Amino acid sequence: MTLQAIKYQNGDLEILDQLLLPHNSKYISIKSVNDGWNAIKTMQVRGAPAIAIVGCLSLCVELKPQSFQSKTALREEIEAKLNYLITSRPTAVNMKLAAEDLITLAIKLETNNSININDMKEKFISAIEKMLEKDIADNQAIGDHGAKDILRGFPEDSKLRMLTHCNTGSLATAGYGTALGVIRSLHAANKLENVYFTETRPYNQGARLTAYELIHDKIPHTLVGDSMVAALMNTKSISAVVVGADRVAINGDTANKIGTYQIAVTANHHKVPFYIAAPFTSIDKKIPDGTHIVIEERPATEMTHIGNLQLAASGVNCWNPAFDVTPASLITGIITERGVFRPEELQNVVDS
Ligand SMILES: CSC[C@@H](O)[C@@H](O)C(=O)COP(=O)(O)O
Repeated sequence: MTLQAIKYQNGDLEILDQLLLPHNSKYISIKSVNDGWNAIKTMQVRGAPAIAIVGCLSLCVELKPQSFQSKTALREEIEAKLNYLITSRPTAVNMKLAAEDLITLAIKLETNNSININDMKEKFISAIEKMLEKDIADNQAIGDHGAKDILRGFPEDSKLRMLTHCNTGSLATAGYGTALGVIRSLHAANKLENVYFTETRPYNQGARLTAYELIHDKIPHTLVGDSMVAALMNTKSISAVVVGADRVAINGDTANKIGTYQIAVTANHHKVPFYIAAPFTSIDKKIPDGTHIVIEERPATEMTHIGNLQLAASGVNCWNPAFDVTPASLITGIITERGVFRPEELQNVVDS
């Protein structure tokens, strides 16, 4: 069984506090939209799909016990709270797209005269509750499509040596994971020799979170420093790289955890296939290319400190962008729940 980072049942929401991992596995209660917003902002929950799911579920938690005077009052509350949740972190698009879809749904329910206020609330809440199951099913499909596509480039009896970055597993999604889902599928098919994964400085999602998941699932693995990727590719014959995404532009340019771009450049130099694994909820069809993606900058203390321990000299100036954009030209394929596409195929797929 994979880890369950988000527990939700009938209006009760708990998340595994990712700030305390890997040393302390503690669930915290999310009792309101404010709690949801804070958990996302402080990265108690992180990873593009998990941000959207926890944000939207925090709205369910808040709406459940409330009664509203009118359908319009309910729709206004929904709209205000979703627009607030979007402000928590700017780069991942999943929360924004979920908010847009849910606001459209709320307007439809409000204007449908055959639906009363209680039905409106129930139908709205149930649409959010379905996100959990859908995300797990999408991730399993991503894992299977990705494993198949990557294996196609190798002789049948091959076992692969994969590289991944950041954390894209059960802790970043409703379960199973995107890029880590592909690794899980390769492992389940007995086609994985080893997965190398980066520490992912400065926040160490690799060393803290991916390590925690790989150990939990007994998947063969090796941790490397971010600065070791070129040497790794030069000496260890890496079969392919697979990473996640926070936002994919319609031309295939992809924002993901800082450091992804330099791994893609290095993979290109060593002729190692470089894949993005992401659900359709990470594709922003409104932006033509990656120059339109806002890159979040995080506090300097995330670079100068690890927890309470200061590493850098006091008073040092820092630049701490949380993400970078990998150009489509460096991407071999985008693995989605509907199949694997070349970046230039994305526009047609989204339109179809
Ligand atoms: C399935 S998670 C995909 C991405 O969100 C992931 O690769 C990533 O960049 C996470 O960044 P984070 O800052 O930890 O939220």
